[in-house]
Amino acid sequence: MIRAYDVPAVRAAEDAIRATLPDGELMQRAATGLAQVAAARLSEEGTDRVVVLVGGGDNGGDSLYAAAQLAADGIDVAAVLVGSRTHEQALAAAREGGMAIFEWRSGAVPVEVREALAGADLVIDGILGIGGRPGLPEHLRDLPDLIADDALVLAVDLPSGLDPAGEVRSDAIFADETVTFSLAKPVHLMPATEQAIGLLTVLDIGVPEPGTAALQRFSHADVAGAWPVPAPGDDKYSRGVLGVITGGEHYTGAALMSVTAAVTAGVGMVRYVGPEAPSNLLRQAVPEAVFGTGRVQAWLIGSGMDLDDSSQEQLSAAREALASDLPILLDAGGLDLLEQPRTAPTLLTPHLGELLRLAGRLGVRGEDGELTTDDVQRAPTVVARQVADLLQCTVLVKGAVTAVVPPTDSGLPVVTQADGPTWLATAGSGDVLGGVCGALLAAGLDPFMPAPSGHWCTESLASGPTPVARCARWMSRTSSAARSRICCAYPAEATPRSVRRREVARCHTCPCE
Ligand SMILES: NC(=O)C1=CN([C@@H]2O[C@H](COP(=O)(O)OP(=O)(O)OC[C@H]3O[C@@H](n4cnc5c(N)ncnc54)[C@H](OP(=O)(O)O)[C@@H]3O)[C@@H](O)[C@H]2O)[C@@H](O)CC1
Ligand SMILES: Nc1ncnc2c1ncn2[C@@H]1O[C@H](COP(=O)(O)OP(=O)(O)O)[C@@H](O)[C@H]1O
Repeated sequence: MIRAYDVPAVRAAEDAIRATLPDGELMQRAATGLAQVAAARLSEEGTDRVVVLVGGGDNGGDSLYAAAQLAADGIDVAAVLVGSRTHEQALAAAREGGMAIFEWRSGAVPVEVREALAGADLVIDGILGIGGRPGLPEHLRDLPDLIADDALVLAVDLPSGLDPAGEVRSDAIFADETVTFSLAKPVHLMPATEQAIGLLTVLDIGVPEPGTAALQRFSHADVAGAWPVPAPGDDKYSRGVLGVITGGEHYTGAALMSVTAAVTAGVGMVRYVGPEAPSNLLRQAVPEAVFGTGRVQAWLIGSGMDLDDSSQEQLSAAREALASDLPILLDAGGLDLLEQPRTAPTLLTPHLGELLRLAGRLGVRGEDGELTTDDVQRAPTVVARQVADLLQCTVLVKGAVTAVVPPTDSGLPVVTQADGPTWLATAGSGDVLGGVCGALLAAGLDPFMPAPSGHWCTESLASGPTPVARCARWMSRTSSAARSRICCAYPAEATPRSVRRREVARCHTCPCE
């Protein structure tokens, strides 16, 4: 399990350990680790011109001390002071190191800074850390364009401009690598910010983990450990029966994909409720499925369902399910059926468009009044949290980084997963996700577990331009040991450079290394 801690918890943990150490020791540890990573990257790339961007807080202090260490090792370093103030002792150390020091504290970029940035092989971003507010300081708005395309950007703690809480998307520097200290923070793993992180390197400077994590990410070992495995005494009913109300005369494929995924994910049995066309196809493709309502342990409702076009049988079965005390997963059209909180576990799986529709219907407001696409894209987890609170359910927001957001009063952390390649951006992969999560709900997994587990499996398995449904089928034939290795087996040669770096980032923190 990867855990991230919010800023107050990080500060409290740092304060507690700092009180036991000599003055400045923690910053020295951070700076030394940072300098070591920078030196390693320089030698890997065979380059040596470094520009260090130095902000006014401790993040700038870390960077300036690291710059002094690099200069002492004979590396060509220039420091650019961009904050309204500068860490005094670190500045003295930098001056002693004899490096070029430029000031760009406000206004237009000085010529010498522009030239230094254009010629840098490595840029260390030490402008803002966990004390930063979202967005770059006014005079640095154009800074990202001044950094050479082929320079390696190493962010200190977090890329400057990002929201440390990871809730809101903002103008920021995009890093190739982020070096953080002892504890991961939400910014490193949240949908609004993870894209700018690059490879995440966690340097241990001796700050112990606080008790409560704000965010978690499941590894393959967590998923393998939680996955329900049939025991000798099990039968199809004890393994869990999933009622599936998906697809329709028009979207027959959604029915096929959700049922196929549930069956191949290991559900005890599927009862499918739907009209003739998808039922006939299912009879051919999934002979083990049974048809019509009956006793089930959980329901999957809505993938490929258009409420205006749904059969009466589907609608009344869905309404009866909603009124029951059984766990339910609502996807796509099914999201429109939920009017009020249920007492039983309820998992919603909207993509961003569906989240906008759902939250708008519930009266969630945007930054300037009515909720817009921009609000949802800018702060997906903030919107999802409001929906989760209003409907007392868990909201899984789909995307390149998927977030599972529980209601606030549950006290549970947010879970985010980013286990799949971008090939998953294809019609039908959400239907497969619904089927896999539905199977886990029916198996009686803790209501919060199916979302990240199902997501992990669906995304990890669809590691190429293969039809996703086939991937789900493949999963059932793959032993759990082999499944565990899949997360590192992405087709790197088919993936763009920036994405490849992100794949490395995932494996970096993955226990299979
Ligand atoms: N604590 C520890 O023991 C350790 C901490 N460590 C390091 O310290 C970092 C945290 O340091 P920090 O608290 O000084 O915050 P940091 O982000 O450097 O500066 C924030 C300052 O910038 C300003 N400002 C903010 N947003 C702005 C904006 N958008 N645009 C313009 N200005 C903005 C704001 O000033 P204000 O405007 O509020 O006056 C604020 O004062 C942490 O990330 C890690 O790298 C390590 O050494 C290990 C030990
Ligand atoms: N760029 C992306 N990178 C990785 N995964 C993605 C990306 N875009 C979408 N996905 C994943 O693909 C699935 C798409 O679901 P959805 O949009 O509901 O598709 P559909 O409704 O066609 O089944 C989700 O699991 C989502 O997390």
